[in-house]
Amino acid sequence: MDYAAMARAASIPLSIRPSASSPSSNQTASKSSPVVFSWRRSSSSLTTRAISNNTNDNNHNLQSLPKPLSMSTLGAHGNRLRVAYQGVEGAYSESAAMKAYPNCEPIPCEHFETVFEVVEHGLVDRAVLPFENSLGGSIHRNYDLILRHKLHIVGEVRLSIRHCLMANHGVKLDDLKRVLSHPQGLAQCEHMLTKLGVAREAVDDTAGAAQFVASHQLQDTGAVASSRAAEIYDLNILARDIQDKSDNVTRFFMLARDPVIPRTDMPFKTSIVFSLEEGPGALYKALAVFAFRNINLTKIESRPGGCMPLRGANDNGNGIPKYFEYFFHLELEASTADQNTKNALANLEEFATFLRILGSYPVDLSHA
Ligand SMILES: O=C(O)C(=O)C[C@]1(C(=O)O)C=C[C@@H](O)C=C1
Repeated sequence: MDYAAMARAASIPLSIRPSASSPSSNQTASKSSPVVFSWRRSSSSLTTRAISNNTNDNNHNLQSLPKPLSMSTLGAHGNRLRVAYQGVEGAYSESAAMKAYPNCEPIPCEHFETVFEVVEHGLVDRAVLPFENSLGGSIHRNYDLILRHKLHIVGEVRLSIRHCLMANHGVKLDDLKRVLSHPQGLAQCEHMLTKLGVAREAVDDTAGAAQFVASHQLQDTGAVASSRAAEIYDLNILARDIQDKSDNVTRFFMLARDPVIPRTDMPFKTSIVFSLEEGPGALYKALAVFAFRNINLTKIESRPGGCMPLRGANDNGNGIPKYFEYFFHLELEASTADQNTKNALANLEEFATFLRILGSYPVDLSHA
């Protein structure tokens, strides 16, 4: 039974709820020990319950080794590649999934975390998740989640985001008292929404906002979403291209259980995350390992580590707890197949308190 297809046919986003017999969210499904998912319909969404099926397989060790991904759009099962995204049909993330894997079967999921989990558990093949927008900035939640999961970045895809303001048929611009959208959608249309003087309400995704307005036949509430969402949920578009700048691009990462084999014959990027001992010039020294080797950095993002379990010590030597330790996310215009990059990373590893390579992947050279 294809459970993901069932969920899609029922137009219900996936959600994973922990149950007594489910493995921890960190457990990765090995190919020789498949994870079988059973489905229960909860009040509003399907629920997965993972049951580990310990069939003995002689190839256990070989099969559980990371396998390089091909660029094929066929999954391991020979069917269309199943690609998880957050939101409901008509979300920009669904379009990004289709752009990244043109013949894939997009699988809607309720939350960002669910997207990570369904790939980790082997229920779907890939994930496509937003990480930054040219107007709204970084999607911090996903920078934090990627560190808590074992997936690899295997590609990037940039998507042009053109927002529409929509409402039920017969509702006019002047009737609107409230507008619903994803927080990024609201942030990207700040000017227009301020001019309208409407209350803004954040929901899980732009298409979900459109679906809600339509299904409740709201007469004083609009949604900021894509023209495709207006079409799907039969809403009337009151204004097009309402984002603050016409050039509005969101960058998504494609994630998988196994990494791609890095290459040097095409443009590659590498995403890493590290943390450092505190001290004058610590970050300067870390960035210098790349500068001295002429490696261009395309992005830096720092995220608080909370109670980082790094070498046990969580105080600064005088008994005062350290609440602000940081993870630095860096993107390098380089491939890990390149000796120069390997040297830089080896150099950083000498003094970083933590270092993880999130992925080395081909640069998206297409038009957004
Ligand atoms: O809500 C959606 O439609 C999404 O796909 C999410 C998301 C985001 O998280 O940034 C994706 C692209 C746009 O920037 C707005 C929202």
